[in-house]
Amino acid sequence: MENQNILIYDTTLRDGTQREGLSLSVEDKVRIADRLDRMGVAFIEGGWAGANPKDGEFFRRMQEYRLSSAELVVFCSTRRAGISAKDDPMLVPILAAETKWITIFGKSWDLHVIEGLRTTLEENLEMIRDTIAYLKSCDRRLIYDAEHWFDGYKHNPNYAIQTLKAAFKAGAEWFVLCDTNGGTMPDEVAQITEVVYDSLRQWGSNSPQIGIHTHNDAGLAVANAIASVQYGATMVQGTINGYGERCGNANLCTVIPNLQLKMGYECIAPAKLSQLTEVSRQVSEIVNLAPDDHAPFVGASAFAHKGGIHVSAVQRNPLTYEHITPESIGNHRRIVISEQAGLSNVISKVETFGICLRKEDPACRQILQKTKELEQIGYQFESAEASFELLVREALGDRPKFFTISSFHVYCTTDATHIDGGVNSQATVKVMVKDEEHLTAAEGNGPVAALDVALRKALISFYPEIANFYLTDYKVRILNSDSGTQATTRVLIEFSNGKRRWSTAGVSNNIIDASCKALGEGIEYGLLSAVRYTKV
Ligand SMILES: CC(=O)SCCNC(=O)CCNC(=O)[C@H](O)C(C)(C)COP(=O)(O)OP(=O)(O)OC[C@H]1O[C@@H](n2cnc3c(N)ncnc32)[C@H](O)[C@@H]1OP(=O)(O)O
Ligand SMILES: CC(=O)C(=O)O
Repeated sequence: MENQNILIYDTTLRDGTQREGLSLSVEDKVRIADRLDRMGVAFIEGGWAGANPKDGEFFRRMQEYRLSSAELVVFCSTRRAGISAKDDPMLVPILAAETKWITIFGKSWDLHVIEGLRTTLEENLEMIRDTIAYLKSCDRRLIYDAEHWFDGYKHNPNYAIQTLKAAFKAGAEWFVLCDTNGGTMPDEVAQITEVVYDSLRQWGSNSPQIGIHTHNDAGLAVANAIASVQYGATMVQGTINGYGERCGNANLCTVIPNLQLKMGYECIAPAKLSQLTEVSRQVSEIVNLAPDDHAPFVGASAFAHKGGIHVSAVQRNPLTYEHITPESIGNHRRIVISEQAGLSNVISKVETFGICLRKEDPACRQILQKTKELEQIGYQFESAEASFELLVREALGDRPKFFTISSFHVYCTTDATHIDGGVNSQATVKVMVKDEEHLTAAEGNGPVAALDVALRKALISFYPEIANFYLTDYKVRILNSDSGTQATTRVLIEFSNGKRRWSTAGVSNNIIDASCKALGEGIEYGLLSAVRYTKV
């Protein structure tokens, strides 16, 4: 297959922010633009200057902040009906953004012209022509986004083609076919892209510059972007993690590796492709949305092997259950431990703890059996890897006894003078540390908080490092809800020491007992890793 460059046009900062629940500060936008530039996308659409103060401010900030290789683009509609482009105040901030490139979207679908714009078909053609010609006369380069291109073409192909021709004649350089409503099928995208390619050739373009902008309302945004590329598009518009209006835009974290690794196109420099997973996660961090663990290519589970049969085969040859090497896009293989595991899972997983086991070792089978027994009563080790490591070390006789919780009591009291509306908790904990028994008591605004404080109080003088461990997540799952308040409960707790995170699980038919088990193991695991890292 011949190598061909596909230009990536990122619209995370514009269409991405049209996703419900996603909002970026100017600082966030600058950080994302900088990261995308370093990964090597060709265009970064920064927003619609003038539509809101933030986008105007972003373009002002970017005038002092030169990108290394990406072209920053400002986005806007065609001028309003009945006013010339040079007199339309909407275009003033667009020019003030001082970008070399401007993307103008115009109407391709007659229905939108008549019902949306409430103007005539001829005036819409004039709006496209006039806007592009005016901005070009101001020394700008133009990308034309043909909004509702595919729907427009299907309803009235003759008129849709006239809108594109108006943009072509006025001097636009790129013609971006938008599946704005996201309902077009890949075969239609392919066939209509081919029609556009032929039309542009007929109008005198030697190498038509077609872009594709797809939405995911039918779950086909990526497939449609790829279909268009196969029939002539050389620019793909999309967003990191597929953020965008309604169901989102074409996910560039899926489009790029498919085009580059499967189809032989070059979208970003091959040496930078391994930044993709990091970019996906950094952007999700900046936009403050949990990353999708099951996202193709870049998700944390994209190369996680759980079934024993899979793990056994992947150990022999990763090609058996992996479509690409995870490292090529900066991801990595993970082995998940659960009741679906076989001995191969155990061997692979304990390797990550620095432990070498063979299938023949009796401890290996013992660990597998114990895992399955505990999962049967409600544990789930795939989300509690620290508890699994403690189980492994127990089986190998290598689990240091930092402390033992001998007993605890938790009380909930109502106290009208208390700041949180009167409900307060107190806990007492009896702990054995270095052959001595210690009894401590503490208060908290909930029973788990009180227990946590009491436990730390008992341990802090022996292990001062626990002051750096803190809870980052606490999840409760009722496992047999038909048993009502007698139900078995699984508690998962995530801890952090600011450098790394670890998770533990506790299961019991008493939620406080389950929490105490998970808390105790979390502190124990933190101490174990502190010892290990100090040794290193
Ligand atoms: C497919 C897309 O994603 S396009 C991008 C969509 N993104 C956004 O809308 C986010 C930014 N938008 C905004 O901040 C505001 O909508 C603004 C500032 C652009 C306009 O705000 P308002 O002037 O209050 O208009 P409002 O949002 O109510 O209506 C849209 C107007 O744009 C007009 N319009 C829509 N598309 C076009 C077009 N391609 N060319 C010219 N005018 C258009 C509509 O006819 C309507 O005009 P009217 O107010 O004269 O009836
Ligand atoms: C331009 C654009 O965002 C769309 O048509 O979806």
